[in-house]
Amino acid sequence: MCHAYGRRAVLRGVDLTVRAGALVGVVGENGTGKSTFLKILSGELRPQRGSVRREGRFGYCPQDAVLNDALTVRQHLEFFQAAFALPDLRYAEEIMEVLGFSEYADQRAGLLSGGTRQKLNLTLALMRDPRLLLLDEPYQGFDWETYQRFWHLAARLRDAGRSVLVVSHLAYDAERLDELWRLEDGLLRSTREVSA
Ligand SMILES: Nc1ncnc2c1ncn2[C@@H]1O[C@H](COP(=O)(O)OP(=O)(O)OP(=O)(O)O)[C@@H](O)[C@H]1O
Repeated sequence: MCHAYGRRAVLRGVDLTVRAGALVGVVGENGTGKSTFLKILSGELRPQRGSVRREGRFGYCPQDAVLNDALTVRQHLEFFQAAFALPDLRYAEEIMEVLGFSEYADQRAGLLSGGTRQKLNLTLALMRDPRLLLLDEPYQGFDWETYQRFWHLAARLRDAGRSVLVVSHLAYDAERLDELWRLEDGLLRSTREVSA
């Protein structure tokens, strides 16, 4: 796919297939087009050229949290429960437990720390157990323990056959990933592939 903002070409021929049960990373410096790529994959933005084919449900965790500061954590979950027509919040509560912020259930989003806001943002993307997860800088603001819990959760989802695509400007611990791509000059380059 290709995309430009005005005369600025950001994506110049990006092609990626995310297979089931794969944990895939895309790194790139600030402004290289990572968020643009995810917006296109999620359908928020239409590419100027090319197309996206998705199979099954997907969850998208944008870089900026889509939270309403006046609502509590629980009210966010209930809002998304209704939107996704989920029978209960058991899975959401399990994710909150894993990410370690259950005690904030009755706190208003506007009073949460940046890292806790991000945990809620991530929980909202995950709570309907999507087949493909698109995560834009998902661990920004996380402390070290939460960062590790995040990767543990991502690995668990991968092992359950979900696909996880993580975008970041940070070079990851590459061994956590099945594939690592670098977005550079509008193109994706494979840095390595550890499993077929
Ligand atoms: N709506 C827009 N209109 C015009 N230019 C845009 C728009 N959105 C992004 N850009 C530009 O496109 C380029 C890629 O932006 P994008 O946000 O996709 O990069 P990124 O790799 O996610 O950056 P970061 O790591 O800083 O989040 C940047 O130069 C940015 O200024």
